[in-house]
Amino acid sequence: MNNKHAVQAAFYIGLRAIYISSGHFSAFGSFCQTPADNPEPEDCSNWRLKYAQPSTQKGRTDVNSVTNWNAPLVWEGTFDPVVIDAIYKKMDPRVAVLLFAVGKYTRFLKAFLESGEKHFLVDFRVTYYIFTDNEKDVPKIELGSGRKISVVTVPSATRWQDVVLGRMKWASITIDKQIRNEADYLFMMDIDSVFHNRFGAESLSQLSAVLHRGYYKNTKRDRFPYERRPRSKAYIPPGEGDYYYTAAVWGGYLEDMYKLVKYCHEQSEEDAKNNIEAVWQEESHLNKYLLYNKPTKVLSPEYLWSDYDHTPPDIKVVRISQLVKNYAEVRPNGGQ
Ligand SMILES: CC(=O)N[C@H]1[C@@H](OP(=O)(O)OP(=O)(O)OC[C@H]2O[C@@H](n3ccc(=O)[nH]c3=O)[C@H](O)[C@@H]2O)O[C@H](CO)[C@H](O)[C@@H]1O
Ligand SMILES: [Mn+2]
Repeated sequence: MNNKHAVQAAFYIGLRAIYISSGHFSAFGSFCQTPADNPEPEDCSNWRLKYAQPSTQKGRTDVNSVTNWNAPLVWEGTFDPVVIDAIYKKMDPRVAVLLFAVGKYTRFLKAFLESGEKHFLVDFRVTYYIFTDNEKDVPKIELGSGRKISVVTVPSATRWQDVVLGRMKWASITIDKQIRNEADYLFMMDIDSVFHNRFGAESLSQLSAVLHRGYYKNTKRDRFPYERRPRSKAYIPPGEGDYYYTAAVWGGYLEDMYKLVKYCHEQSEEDAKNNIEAVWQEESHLNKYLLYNKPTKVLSPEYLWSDYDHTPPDIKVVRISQLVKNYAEVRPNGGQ
């Protein structure tokens, strides 16, 4: 190694040390190390300068990046996007995204899918399962290679509550019938949203849940909008709770998601028998499950923000945002 190379190597190792000591991804030696990958040290530093995002190099101290059960809490600046995609890409997982577009909600499909193609698990194998009562309104979208749309017909509904809860029923049935043989990971997502930035492999785990943007910062657990009536299966007593999770984006291994989706369906059926509906429908059951079965990864509200709200300084990147919509106009029975 000549002097120039020695200086460059030292520079590179210094960069890595700063990066690692700032509490980020710590698989030292996992990339840019083997002679086969990068015979010359200067290739490594160039590689980092070319692909690393500024915020991943600076690190973050303003947010918690681990839960108190030691699961990652994912924020921009707490992972290296290139490294994490490369790790998951080796497994080349098949990812199913289950979307419901019943009644007037088919209007949201185009923007969701087009933006998903730009930002959602780009270069991974993704199938969008679109559950709809109106197949002819499913738009034709140009998809990347390895990506598909599969349409599933479901009945129309007269109450929006029946659509949101019905998602649990139709998802369970369709996983049994079809999806189990076609996917390794599964996401459930609301359709009334648009991707704005990368949503990559850092979101994948056995069970990943997203912090609801409304309650992640200053809300004490007793103020979370959990179901508080003991008659409901979704009941969570005061004094309990970690976070309040949104039901608009959640995902994980196919079988873990199947279990959870089925649980939400069965619990809501029990409630219906007892003439009660949980305050936030399947979201309430989801929160109950996740309190006693902790998610293996928690995603920050970057993974579902909302056009209704300004972004505070800790939200450096909005990955998906919920659209502003006229609830009364778009829902079959109106109202919030
Ligand atoms: C951001 C957030 O926390 N979202 C949750 C919140 O929803 P939202 O107020 O965002 O509910 P929403 O109107 O988006 O309904 C949820 C989803 O159900 C589907 N849909 C709904 C009605 C309909 O007529 N047709 C149709 O297809 C569609 O995919 C929609 O995105 O509360 C709901 C239950 O109350 C769900 O827990 C949502 O996940
Ligand atoms: Mn929604």
